Amino acid sequence: MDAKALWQRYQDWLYFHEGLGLYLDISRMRFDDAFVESLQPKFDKAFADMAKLEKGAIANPDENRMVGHYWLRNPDLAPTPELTQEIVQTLEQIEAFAEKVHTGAIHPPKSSRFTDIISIGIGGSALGPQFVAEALAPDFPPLKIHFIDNSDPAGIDRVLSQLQNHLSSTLVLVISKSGGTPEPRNGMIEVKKAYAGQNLEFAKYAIAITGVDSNLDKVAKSENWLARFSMYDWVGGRTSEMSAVGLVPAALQGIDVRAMLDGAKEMDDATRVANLKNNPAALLALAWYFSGNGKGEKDMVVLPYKDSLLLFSRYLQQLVMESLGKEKDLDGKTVYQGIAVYGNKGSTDQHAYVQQLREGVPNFFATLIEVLEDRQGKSIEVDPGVTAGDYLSGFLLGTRQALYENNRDSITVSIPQVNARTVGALIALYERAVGLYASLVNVNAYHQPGVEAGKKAAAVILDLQKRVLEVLQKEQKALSITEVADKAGVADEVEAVYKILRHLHANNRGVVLTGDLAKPGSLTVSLG
Ligand SMILES: O=P(O)(O)OC[C@H]1O[C@](O)(CO)[C@@H](O)[C@@H]1O
Repeated sequence: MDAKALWQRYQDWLYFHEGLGLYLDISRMRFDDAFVESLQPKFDKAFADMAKLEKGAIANPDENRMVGHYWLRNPDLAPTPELTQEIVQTLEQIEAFAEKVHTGAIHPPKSSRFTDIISIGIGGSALGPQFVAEALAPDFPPLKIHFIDNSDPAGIDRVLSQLQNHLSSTLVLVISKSGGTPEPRNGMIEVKKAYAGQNLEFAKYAIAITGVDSNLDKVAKSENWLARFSMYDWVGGRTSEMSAVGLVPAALQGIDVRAMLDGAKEMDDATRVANLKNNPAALLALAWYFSGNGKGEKDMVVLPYKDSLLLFSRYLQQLVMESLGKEKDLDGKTVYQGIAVYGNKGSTDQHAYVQQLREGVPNFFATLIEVLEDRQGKSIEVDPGVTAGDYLSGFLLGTRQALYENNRDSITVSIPQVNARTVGALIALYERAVGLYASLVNVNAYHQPGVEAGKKAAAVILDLQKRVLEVLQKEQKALSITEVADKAGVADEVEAVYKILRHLHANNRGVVLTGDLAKPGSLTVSLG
């Protein structure tokens, strides 16, 4: 396509949201009009599905749940007045709580102010809060947030050691919708122990954000924790940033949560429009479908050219991959759906993997996120008439063009600044695009059966560990790995038994492996 035709295509497909100042450009995705027409019936269905979902239909049939994250930013849309009231009240409670913490009306037992937060959670109970903190927290927030988002002992130690002199003024948020996920549970137990180690009464520092009557909720209630905020069963983990999960940590950090909700609401209004060309989420879904042939054949590489949006790709990874990555479609047919997402930030990645994007295997489409405002305040010139921000902008435009010239497609999303409204809008834009795309490819975007399988498999390994240790205790002599597996009644699991023993050995857990470590089959194991 020549330059003139491309300029025309750019203008034909450019979406602009006036209120948000947000642009979406899908002109560098090479679909044609016939393709768009062919998808129209699928889009008609997707718009109708979405309208039903917003009205409270059971859109997650497996879990028999409504899907209501849209109501969080427009409570009047909730299907009952009780739900509307609950959403409004929770937001007011969150703001009132944050205000009391900021003024010191709520303070730790031994000092006048809380200074820090440890946020314990994983998946949707961490990724949104982490993305938003990185994007929006002020440079000197009223409370500085630290995350424990794994069951990694060294990671937990790192956070606790950084905070060891401030633990007495550190709030602990334990965030888990189910209230039974092992990683946050482990993190909570370790953090609780650290508080006890400094003679601090954990309950006076702890806040639970969880489903009503979950295990975590029961513990928080019985121990009389400082506060409890409820998660609704109609909000999925990966779409929970605008529920208490995201709003409590954001409000505590001094982030304008109302503006974030407003931005999301405004985007929700725009993406409710049942007209492909006037709906930015539908345009995104169209572009994804085109690129991957409706089968996720191409990966989504997300490149925000702004440091503060670094974690957007990680956030999107869960939102997109956990929602769309499904073996079966809604009719039970095996489809192996999904879109792989990765990314980091520009221009940094131009000195890492963009070489492959430009010249290597063409198995992706790029999403470039542009922020029009370079910084607040004036920039100095790094060359005559040129600022660092001009360079960043040049790198984005150059990469877009270089990719296109080599038949690599890209989408560009442009926002005027990174602020609470635009971040809320970006989250809402992608939530809706995922919902619409799921409908196009006929998968349930709101369950995660694959993750459950992984959780169960991990529980089996821990059970195996118990049985292996029982064998060693009973036998009280050196055994080969095969003998341990046989005696534990798990001959088929000999490799897992070996790996469990190797881990226990490496951590001085009373298990000694003797022999040639390069030949696991020759090792003997005993209790040391
Ligand atoms: O908030 P919870 O219940 O601890 O779950 C954490 C995450 O685990 C998952 O269920 C599976 O990864 C996610 O959907 C969820 O965000």
